[in-house]
Amino acid sequence: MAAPVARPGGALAFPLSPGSLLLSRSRSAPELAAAPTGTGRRRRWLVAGVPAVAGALAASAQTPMLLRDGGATLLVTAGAYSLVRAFDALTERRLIEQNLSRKIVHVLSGVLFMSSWPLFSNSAEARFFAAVVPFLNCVRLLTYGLGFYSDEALVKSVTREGKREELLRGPLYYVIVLLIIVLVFWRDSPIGIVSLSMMSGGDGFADIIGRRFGSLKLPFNNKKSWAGSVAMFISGSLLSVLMLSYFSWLGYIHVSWDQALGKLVLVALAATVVECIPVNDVVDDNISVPLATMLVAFMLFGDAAN
Ligand SMILES: Nc1ccn([C@@H]2O[C@H](COP(=O)(O)OP(=O)(O)OP(=O)(O)O)[C@@H](O)[C@H]2O)c(=O)n1
Ligand SMILES: C/C(=C\CO)CCC[C@H](C)CCC[C@H](C)CCCC(C)C
Repeated sequence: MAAPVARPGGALAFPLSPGSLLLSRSRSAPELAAAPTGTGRRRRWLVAGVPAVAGALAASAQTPMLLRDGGATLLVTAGAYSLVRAFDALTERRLIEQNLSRKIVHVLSGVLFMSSWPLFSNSAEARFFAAVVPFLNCVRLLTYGLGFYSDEALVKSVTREGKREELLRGPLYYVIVLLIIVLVFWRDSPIGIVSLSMMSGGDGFADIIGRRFGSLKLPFNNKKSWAGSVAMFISGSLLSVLMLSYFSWLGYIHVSWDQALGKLVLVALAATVVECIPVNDVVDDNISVPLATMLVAFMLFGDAAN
């Protein structure tokens, strides 16, 4: 059998040599019974034993990673649940108005979810563990949105008018986008990081600032304001820089800032324009903003932030 080889994240891979292929071929019972006694028994041990030992070794090398990914999944799932509960408690006590609560949950869900990615191991399966969190939230929104069960706290913290059907629009699109980004881009590509930053931070702050200071409306959309769009551009760009620095500092991506900054400004500009053009009734911001960001980021960055 070939020696085990260390893979990124500590997993052990056992390369197949021609010999190991021959050994792992399973033989039928009559074949084994017909084998000469001494050698037959030894070969039988080899046939059954070697792959079993190899499997056990590989499994034991992966156990800490499984524990780490499983633990991280539980922790982040609990975090997501607590975030919604905490903002429900704040709205309930009238410490914060419902719409502000919804937008803070919108901003924090994306930012905290991205920030939690380094908790997961370097194994190839880690992204699937991380994807469990938005997936569970997707199931949760569908369950309550379709009225199978009721969860007033969830409805109050993430909807605009307090109607359960609203869970099936903005919040559901939002968690589906998180799910797709984590599965497709994960923490190895600037595209996912920038798209999430624009959707969570940028779009969130456009509303928070626009509603409060947005008296001067845009000439082509009287529902949106200059203040909201400027806030989206600045907060989306700043959050993108912050998150790219975080992932590059942790060694997941490499960023050449001299070139990346100019491209980031263009990506943020494209996302801001898409957010403020009057297409809201046709396509939700939680779909149009990340899609536009992904497209422009892909054209400018390719698959690396340089
Ligand atoms: N560029 C922007 C974006 C938003 N707003 C303000 O934020 C409010 C909500 O904007 P938006 O989130 O786009 O509205 P909806 O799509 O209706 O709500 P949501 O996507 O949050 O469900 C707008 O009415 C406006 O007061 C703004 O002034 N300028
Ligand atoms: C209000 C929202 C969108 C409307 O524009 C956001 C809805 C958020 C979800 C209901 C909760 C999503 C949780 C994330 C999948 C994970 C967050 C983890 C973190 C550690 C808090």
